[in-house]
Amino acid sequence: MTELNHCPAPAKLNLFLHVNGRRADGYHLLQTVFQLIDHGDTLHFTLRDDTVLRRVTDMPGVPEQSDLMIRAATLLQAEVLRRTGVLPRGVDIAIDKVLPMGGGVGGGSSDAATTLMALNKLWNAGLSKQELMDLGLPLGADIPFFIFGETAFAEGVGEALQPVQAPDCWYVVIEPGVMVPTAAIFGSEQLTRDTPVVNIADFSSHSRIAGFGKNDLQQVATKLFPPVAEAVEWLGAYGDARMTGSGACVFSAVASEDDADAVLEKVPAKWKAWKAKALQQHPIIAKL
Ligand SMILES: C[C@](O)(CO)[C@H](O)COP(=O)(O)OP(=O)(O)OC[C@H]1O[C@@H](n2ccc(N)nc2=O)[C@H](O)[C@@H]1O
Ligand SMILES: Nc1ncnc2c1ncn2[C@@H]1O[C@H](COP(=O)(O)OP(=O)(O)OP(=O)(O)O)[C@@H](O)[C@H]1O
Repeated sequence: MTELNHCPAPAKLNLFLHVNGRRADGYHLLQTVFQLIDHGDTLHFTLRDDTVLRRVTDMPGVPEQSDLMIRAATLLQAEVLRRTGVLPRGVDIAIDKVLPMGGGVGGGSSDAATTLMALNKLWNAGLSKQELMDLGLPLGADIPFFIFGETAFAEGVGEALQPVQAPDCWYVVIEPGVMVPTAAIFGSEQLTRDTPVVNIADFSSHSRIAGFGKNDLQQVATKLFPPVAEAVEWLGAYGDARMTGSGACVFSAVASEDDADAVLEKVPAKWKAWKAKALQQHPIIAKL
């Protein structure tokens, strides 16, 4: 095998996100449900004759060497060298980028996770799922979840995961058109960090599609970025509208694709908006 094309890197939504505390290193202790959805980037990998790792698609604002796909590939290439004494062949990585950056839908993390899973296969590297998750964590708190590959309840900084059955529904997602820097939201003095720990069984037994818990980052993000507040208010007329991750995207659950289309028709033209179906499993699993 010399290439792996059309590898999906789906988005996630944080159905709720509670900040329960802060560790000594400044990272925050969270409880969240990561919902996989069927909307995302698509990556293509082609082995090279040398050992160079290259991104062959331009991505404005993200230099090649700081791209999470290249950083993930570099980590895995070094790990394979350490284990086998042989440096794996280089790779050209192309990407059809559709996910908004700084959108809270995990785009960069998902791209990195798909890169680790695809190259593990292409290089016959043989790392276990847990080993790939451990390798990815320093690059981004959401990367272990995407490698875990199932809609999940997460604790810790996002790395302690257990599968959870999420509602079988559709989502409408609005991009408010701003990039929210995650570190600024977590660093805010206004952030509350004392939400009591919940029992995930209470989420699982919650029969309605909307409304368990809250997103503790939302209050800070909406104050700093008024377009996020505006999107929450607009979408709130159609259901329980909430921000995902540290923002900026805002989502609401709907029962069917028709219901999603009905809301999308009314979204003001100034915002980009899309629909997505809830997924239980990462779509790359069927491919690898
Ligand atoms: C908030 C979430 O979107 C939930 O899905 C993610 O955990 C954020 O993941 P991410 O964008 O990949 O963020 P990272 O690159 O890991 O971290 C960016 C910054 O956010 C802060 N951060 C992140 C995750 C966490 N549990 N506690 C934090 O305090 C840290 O200041 C960190 O430097
Ligand atoms: N392949 C990539 N795709 C998107 N962003 C990347 C990539 N590589 C590096 N980045 C950097 O990571 C930053 C965060 O991007 P990302 O799309 O992951 O944000 P996000 O959706 O807010 O993530 P999260 O939900 O994990 O907070 C970008 O602003 C960009 O500078």
